[in-house]
Amino acid sequence: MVAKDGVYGDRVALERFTSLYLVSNTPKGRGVFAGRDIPSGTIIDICAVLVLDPVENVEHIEKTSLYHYTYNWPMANPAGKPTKTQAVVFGLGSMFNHSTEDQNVGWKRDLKHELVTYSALRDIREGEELCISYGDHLTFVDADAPAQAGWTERPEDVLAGIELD
Ligand SMILES: C[S@@+](CC[C@H](N)C(=O)[O-])C[C@H]1O[C@@H](n2cnc3c(N)ncnc32)[C@H](O)[C@@H]1O
Repeated sequence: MVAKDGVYGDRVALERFTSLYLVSNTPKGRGVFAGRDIPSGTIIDICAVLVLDPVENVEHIEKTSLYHYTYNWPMANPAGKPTKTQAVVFGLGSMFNHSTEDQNVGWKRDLKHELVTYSALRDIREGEELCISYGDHLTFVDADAPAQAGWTERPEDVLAGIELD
């Protein structure tokens, strides 16, 4: 099969910054790091997602560790009303850790094509970890944060709590 204009014409060019590496033993688990300087605005990756059926998500995925890798995903219910489910992001999108104070990567959903595009929010120096924001409700102790007394986990707020806009 050949995808060209007019035939499979709804194409999205994929892009990935090439000089990246995965480090497996950071305080946040595995993480993605810059292999060279990345100018502000550079596309880091464009990742396809699997949008989960909302019922399947609640009955199965939320009970597994996979849930901690899913993103909130808006969708319409059968009546056409806006609702939410979760989506599994393939590729590097599932490997970015969270930073509260110093996110250097932003992300944007493409609902039509079921993609997430990640890009540099500022100039990133070689060796820096690439971090996004998961939003305000973390389900883990933030490795960057000073020790807090009385931290409690809210199982309903996982990575799924990422707030895009
Ligand atoms: C999407 S995964 C990111 C990749 C993950 N580090 C791994 O090794 O598979 C999300 C998980 O990474 C960990 N994580 C991400 N950001 C963190 C942070 N700021 N502090 C501590 N753990 C973090 C948490 O365990 C979280 O549930």
